[in-house]
Amino acid sequence: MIIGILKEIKTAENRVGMTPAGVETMTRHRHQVLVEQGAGAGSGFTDDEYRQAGATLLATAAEIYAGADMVMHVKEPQPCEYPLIRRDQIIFTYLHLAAEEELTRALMTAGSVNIAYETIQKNDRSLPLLTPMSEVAGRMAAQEGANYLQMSNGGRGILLGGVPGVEPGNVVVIGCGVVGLNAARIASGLGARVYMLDIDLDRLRYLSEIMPGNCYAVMSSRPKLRQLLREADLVVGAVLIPGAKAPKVVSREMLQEMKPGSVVVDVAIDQGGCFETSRPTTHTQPTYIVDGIIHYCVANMPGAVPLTSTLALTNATLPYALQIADKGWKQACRDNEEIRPGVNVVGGRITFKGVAEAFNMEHTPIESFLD
Ligand SMILES: NC(=O)C1=CN([C@@H]2O[C@H](COP(=O)(O)OP(=O)(O)OC[C@H]3O[C@@H](n4cnc5c(N)ncnc54)[C@H](O)[C@@H]3O)[C@@H](O)[C@H]2O)C=CC1
Ligand SMILES: CC(=O)C(=O)O
Ligand SMILES: [Mg+2]
Repeated sequence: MIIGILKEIKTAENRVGMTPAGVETMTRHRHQVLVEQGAGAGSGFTDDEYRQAGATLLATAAEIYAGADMVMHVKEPQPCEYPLIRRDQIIFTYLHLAAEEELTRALMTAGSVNIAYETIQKNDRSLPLLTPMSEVAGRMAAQEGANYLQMSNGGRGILLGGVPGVEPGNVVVIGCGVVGLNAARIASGLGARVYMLDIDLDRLRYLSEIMPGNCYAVMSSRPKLRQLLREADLVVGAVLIPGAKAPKVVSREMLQEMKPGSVVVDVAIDQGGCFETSRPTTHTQPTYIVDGIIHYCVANMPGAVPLTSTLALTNATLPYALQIADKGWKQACRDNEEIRPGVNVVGGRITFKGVAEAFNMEHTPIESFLD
């Protein structure tokens, strides 16, 4: 198969979809890899390293799209790329389609085979290609929150850990899967009092066993959330229903009861966000204020730490990319049921139910393409 690796063009996105080590593995499997010039620069990889690994370097994204059977990105294709996508071409990347109707329609029109990293799912319901970036974003959420709580950055002037004689700040984490656990780990390490809310009792049991004494695992309900938000300094939004639009768990009315100068970090923004007042922001303008509350809603948080994130991401994506390249996407789906839910849109049809439901469009089960 011919695999294309593009330079990311989303604002301040410095990750890359494959490392030179990944290229070497692909070429050992007799695949050809096309890499856009400069694609690895933000992650510390030179064009020469890609060449030495066996890649062919090309000057433009248009040449990559024209030549590749499977295009690998990190973030979703941007509008300038839509016309370049070819019928039956495999697009393998984060897509987050339930939050992106325009992109969904563009991929339907293109007739491509669109496999989303974030909906590949194991039998235990974990999301192996989302997990590493959720680990990064969760840790960053606590860091960014602590930063914006400083008065010089617009916050209320709270040191999350407090000091001897002065109590710590309150952090509320809503949704305690991978992002939530990692945010709680860093915030509690700083010394904050951390409330971890989830609706999965087994998860809460697990968290209360493994987390330190300054973390409290609490069943999420509207009244409980409302009560905790009134006392919160930092709130991290991290709920997920895989592949679907995020539920709005914090209404504007609830936000208005929070203390002015508090910070919300809505990590779930890539699936539409879980605060009524959230809208996507970028690393160049990461925050805005609503009702006195600082909102940080960057949809590609790990893009800010590419030297860590690219390695963590490609450790996870390469084995799946290899299966798709070795077998073709249909056989890879037949042989590995983890890949099947990754397929979101094929031949103009929506094959992931959560995406079809988000836009009230028809759902076609992926199995009908695999007979
Ligand atoms: N902005 C960014 O740069 C990044 C965003 N993300 C996003 O962060 C979000 C969370 O991802 P993960 O932690 O990996 O997901 P996960 O599946 O590990 O955890 C989600 C948790 O939310 C809980 N949940 C679901 N509905 C809930 C509700 N109504 N109230 C309370 N809890 C609820 C689930 O029980 C689960 O424990 C996703 O939208 C993901 O795409 C992930 C990485 C980077
Ligand atoms: C998961 C995701 O959207 C990201 O890493 O940018
Ligand atoms: Mg997006």
